[in-house]
Amino acid sequence: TRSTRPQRMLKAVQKNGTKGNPESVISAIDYFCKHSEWAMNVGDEKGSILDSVVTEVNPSTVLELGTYCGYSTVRIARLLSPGTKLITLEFNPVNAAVARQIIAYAGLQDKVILVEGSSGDLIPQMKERFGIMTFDFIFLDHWKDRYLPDIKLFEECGLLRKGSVLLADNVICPGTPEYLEYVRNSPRYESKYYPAHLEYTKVEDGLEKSVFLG
Ligand SMILES: CNc1ncnc2c1ncn2[C@@H]1O[C@H](/C=C/CNC(=O)c2cc(-c3ccc(F)cc3)cc(O)c2O)[C@@H](O)[C@H]1O
Ligand SMILES: [Mg+2]
Repeated sequence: TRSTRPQRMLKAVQKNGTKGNPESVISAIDYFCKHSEWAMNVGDEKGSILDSVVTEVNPSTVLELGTYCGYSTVRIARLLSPGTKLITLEFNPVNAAVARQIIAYAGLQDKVILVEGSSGDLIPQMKERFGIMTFDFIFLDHWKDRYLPDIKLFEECGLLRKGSVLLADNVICPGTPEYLEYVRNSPRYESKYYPAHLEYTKVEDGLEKSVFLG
């Protein structure tokens, strides 16, 4: 059967990237998306904002929802302190297989735990399966209508602590209206919008950073 876009992206990384060099993997994916095929990676503009928030938080426990090809996984993992690992959730096995190879090509496999499955099923298992008490940093980039149910799941499972930072992609395009309304009106969060553009386009989009107040 015909290859998928993530599989074609992986080929571009193996062709144009340098093994063990995360920056070259990021550049190879951005080049592929700008010159070959658009793909829904967070991209370079929003990726730089992601980088700055991760650097500011310097998290010890990290969760990503929606690995896709592993682009943001590589962006985050390359910035983590030695010994810190990020958990990333992906329920499409074909995408997960591509992401594992892209993460490994970047040389970051020891800093990443990619779990195949749905966030709805896996979030309640975080404590027992991975010994997580709370998350310092969470990046939301999966199905947009799942941001709100999943943040409520984090609260119910006691996975947030005073100061936990949630960063959400695509709050304008495709948009996450119910999630935005929740984090901007809830007294339990301090929210801030970072304006940018939809990856590799001039369309308006941005990231929402929400700090849990306990
Ligand atoms: C629901 N729980 C889940 N648990 C685990 N993995 C999940 C998941 N939901 C989705 N996934 C996976 O995450 C990925 C999905 C991401 C969804 N992202 C988008 O839809 C998206 C879409 C756009 C987009 C914007 C404009 C446009 F015209 C077309 C697309 C831009 C983005 O930056 C996006 O993030 C897939 O790999 C999917 O298998
Ligand atoms: Mg996105």
